[in-house]
Amino acid sequence: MFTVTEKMPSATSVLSAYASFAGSMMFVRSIANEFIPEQFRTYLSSVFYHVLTREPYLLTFVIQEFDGLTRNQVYDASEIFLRTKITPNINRLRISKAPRDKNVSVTIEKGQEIMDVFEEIQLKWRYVCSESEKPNPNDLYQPNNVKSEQKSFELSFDKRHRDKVLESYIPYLLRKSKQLKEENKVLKLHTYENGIYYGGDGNSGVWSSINLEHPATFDTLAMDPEVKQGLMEDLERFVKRREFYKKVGKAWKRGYLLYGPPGTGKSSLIAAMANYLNFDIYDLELANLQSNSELRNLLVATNNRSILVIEDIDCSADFSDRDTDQQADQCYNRRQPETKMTLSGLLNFIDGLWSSCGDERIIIFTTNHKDKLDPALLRPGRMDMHIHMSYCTPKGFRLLASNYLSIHKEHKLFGEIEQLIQESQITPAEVAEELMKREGVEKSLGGLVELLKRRKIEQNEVKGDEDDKGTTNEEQKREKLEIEEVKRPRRRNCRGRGMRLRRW
Ligand SMILES: Nc1ncnc2c1ncn2[C@@H]1O[C@H](COP(=O)(O)OP(=O)(O)OP(=O)(O)O)[C@@H](O)[C@H]1O
Ligand SMILES: [Mg+2]
Repeated sequence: MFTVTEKMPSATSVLSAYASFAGSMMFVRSIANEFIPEQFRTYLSSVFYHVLTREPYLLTFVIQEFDGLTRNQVYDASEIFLRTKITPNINRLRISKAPRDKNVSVTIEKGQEIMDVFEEIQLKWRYVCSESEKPNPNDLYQPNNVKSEQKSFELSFDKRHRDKVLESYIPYLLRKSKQLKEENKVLKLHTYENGIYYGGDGNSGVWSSINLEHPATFDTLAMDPEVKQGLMEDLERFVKRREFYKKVGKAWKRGYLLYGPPGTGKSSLIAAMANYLNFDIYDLELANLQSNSELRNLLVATNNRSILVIEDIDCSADFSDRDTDQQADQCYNRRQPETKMTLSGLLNFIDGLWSSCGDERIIIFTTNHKDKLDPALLRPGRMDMHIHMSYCTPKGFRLLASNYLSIHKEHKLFGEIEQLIQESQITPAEVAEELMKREGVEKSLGGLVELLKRRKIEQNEVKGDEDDKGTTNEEQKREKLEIEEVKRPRRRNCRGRGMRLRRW
């Protein structure tokens, strides 16, 4: 007989067994490192890891709609991105269209899955919607007793690709969705109406917006071809220069001053620039503002990739003749006693912190009288390009004739019209109006010839009067001619919001 007694191994024997196992493992590992390629090693280790831990190979990223109280940008980007990955094998889709959207948007329904491949990595997306007992703190309109929905995307893939998915696929998805968003963007015209406030403290003015559906493009604009080409190149250079602005330590903004008589296409050019760049417009009427702080609140509430427009800068606020801020205050206060907005306030925001808070800002001032502007507004860095919008030229007329009457080559009246256009000053707006007045090419061009002849006589008469009076001041003469010719009242301080919107 013999008995078997089970003995616990001593601590020393366990340690020595472990040491010999660890030694053998190190030996195996060094052999493996030498003879097995790295990719295959990673694969083997993941298999062993899976066998040992019984965990699936898959790693899942959960991308929730909200990150605390703010929206999760990766969620929004994923939603846009996945619209392009919908295949016919998906059975349930959601379709929707907001009033301002261009197209109907199609997205996957809850529980549906989408497959994607990125650099040979297989990725599976799943849209998950779960009901929560707790009300959603982000949904301010939801009554407390209603269950809320928590939406998220789940992105699953082989664990080995974790770094690649994080460092390459997600950034690619963010870039791609930004690009898709740009392509489908509906341009907005943001305006500000005095007295509309949200927040109740009287200090948090916000913009109201409508769709900007202005059809003006660089192709439809009659302006000096070289200036047009130069401006388009300038805009293209500007939007490509993110790194450059960063390198030289300048805020990524550009200022343009458009000047010229009424009806020469300044507002149309702004719309053409917005359409060209796909930028929203913020139309700021300085006369509606009460103070610098109101101006600051408005500017802070503007988005990147936008154009801030201040039209008729010479008459929006009477600080053109100011030497000091104090004078500007006095000048402005004469008209509106409560107003405390100053030119330096405006310039500070444009030069200072506001413009460096955002990216790709364009600021446009327009005026009918460049000579009346404060030189501070014109110095380089504020208004980088000064663009003169002038009276109609023969080339401008050809473009308008092509746009309005579809005459792309020659017409027997072109010679006479071009001669008259050179001899008299007529705005593109007037030519355009004349070409629209009548039915048919002959009548329209005939009407234009008559108008140009009348204009020439009127202008000669005005000139004769001036010569008789012995006026020597060339500037005064030019001003008078402009007023007589255009026969449009100056808009100094006379515009309401309705008028402004109609102009767009
Ligand atoms: N250069 C142009 N090319 C094509 N159309 C033009 C041009 N200038 C004016 N027009 C036509 O005349 C209309 C009025 O022009 P626009 O409002 O752009 O002029 P403006 O220079 O802004 O005038 P204002 O100084 O009075 O604001 C435009 O809607 C457009 O149809
Ligand atoms: Mg205008």
